[in-house]
Amino acid sequence: MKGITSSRMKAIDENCEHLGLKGLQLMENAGAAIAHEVKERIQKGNVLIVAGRGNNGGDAFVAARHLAYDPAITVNIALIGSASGIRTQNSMHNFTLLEHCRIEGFIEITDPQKLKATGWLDDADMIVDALLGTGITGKVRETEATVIDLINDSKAPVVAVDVPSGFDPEGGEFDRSVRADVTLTFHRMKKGLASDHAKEYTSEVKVINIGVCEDAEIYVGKGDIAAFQTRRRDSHKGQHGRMLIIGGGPYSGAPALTAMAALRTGADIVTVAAPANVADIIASFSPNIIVKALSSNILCEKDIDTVAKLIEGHDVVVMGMGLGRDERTKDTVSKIVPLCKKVVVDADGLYGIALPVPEDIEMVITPHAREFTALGGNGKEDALEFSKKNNVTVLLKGREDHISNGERIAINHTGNPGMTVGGTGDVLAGIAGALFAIAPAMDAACGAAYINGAAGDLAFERRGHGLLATDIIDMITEVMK
Ligand SMILES: NC(=O)C1=CN([C@@H]2O[C@H](COP(=O)(O)OP(=O)(O)OC[C@H]3O[C@@H](n4cnc5c(N)ncnc54)[C@H](O)[C@@H]3O)[C@@H](O)[C@H]2O)[C@H](O)CC1
Ligand SMILES: [K+]
Repeated sequence: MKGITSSRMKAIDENCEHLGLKGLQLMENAGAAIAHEVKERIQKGNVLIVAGRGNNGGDAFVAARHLAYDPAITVNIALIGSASGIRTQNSMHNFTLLEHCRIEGFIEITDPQKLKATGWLDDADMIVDALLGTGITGKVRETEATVIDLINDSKAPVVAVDVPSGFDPEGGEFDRSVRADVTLTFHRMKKGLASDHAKEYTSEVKVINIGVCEDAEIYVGKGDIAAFQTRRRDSHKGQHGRMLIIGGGPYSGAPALTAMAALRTGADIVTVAAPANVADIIASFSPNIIVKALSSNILCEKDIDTVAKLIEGHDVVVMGMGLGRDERTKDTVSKIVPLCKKVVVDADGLYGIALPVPEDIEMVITPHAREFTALGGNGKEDALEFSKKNNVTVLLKGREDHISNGERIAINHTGNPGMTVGGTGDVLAGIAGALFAIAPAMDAACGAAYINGAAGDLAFERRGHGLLATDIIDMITEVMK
């Protein structure tokens, strides 16, 4: 079973919040499931809860409340650091409730030896490991590291909350982890827990339904762009994406719209490679765009070496807008695709690609219904199958956009009829390229559909059916705030 990433889980959580399903409700279900598992394994005895200061700990505070109510169970709680350092509202809420419960003992672990001195690790009939879950970043810091060793040295069976503490939920390198007897992971299998080296730490993994509503997963929401909204302070030039746009020829406006949309979405560098006859026109639209003139008045074979060199210096290629459908151009597009690592293909470019896409290329295509049919697609219901068969992420534009990478389908319902005006597809492709430079194809396609539509909705509020593609570009930063 393929697992999901922590950022995907975070997006689902945020989408739940926007739908009115509170994190506290999900935490209550998570904690109740932990308590149920403990009671299944030991009908009576001492339970030691080892909690961190994030929501992983919060889940365990809920479990403590449920378990403490059972006269056959004695609950001791060891919190890393101090209660005042509890990081999240939901966790603090559930911690505070413990004052009204029959909790046998509580210590704040500033020094791990204090935990050892309590004797709780030796007397425990069950340990609940709630130090770290999907919020872990980097190497396990001290205190947590020693506490993980103490848990592993104990004889007591261990229930891991969501992820064994210290284990990388993404499946990457980690320096130490709790060895659990069972791992209760919430809502969906996590990517890292599905890897074969996980078994040694997770033992049996149970995927626990915590009541997430389906729309939080199917519909693209604000949660799906959260990852794009925060920028690290220590960012440096180019870190947020270098994009090469290959467009223009019969048309000049389209690649310029794509370029401006990409810059507004946060791309650091945007270069447009355009046929000589429109290069200066495109450059005249904005000093923010770097323009490289190609050889003729349409994209053709002679341009391939120049384009190949440009591709080297960029993270993502966005190709198609304004190219026209001359046979020589279509042939050149098909020869450029194999030179790309990450490529978004839109509009006229779609008539030059060969499917399926080679395994070593990550491609996003952004067809509307007619273009999708021309590619062999069979309506929005076919998006999942089509993506899987052709190794491509499809953003199928429509009244509702259907997005799929062959593993899942997402539906975006931002946007409005005012967006049928020319150029909105060029804007969408620019947003998709900017996100694709820094995120996986599916996250980029979903985020782009949402941002483009939401920016279009803001533009509609101001301009009604008179909205222009440039109005949408002007609203992108508003949506991403
Ligand atoms: N829908 C769901 O899946 C739900 C999941 N829940 C639980 O929430 C956690 C994720 O919570 P979060 O607050 O994001 O992070 P954590 O509690 O996992 O960890 C943050 C905590 O740990 C400290 N920390 C981070 N990295 C390190 C490190 N390398 N060394 C030491 N300490 C570290 C950080 O400072 C914080 O204090 C998820 O796993 C689920 O258990 C929800 O409760 C229910 C819905
Ligand atoms: K844990």
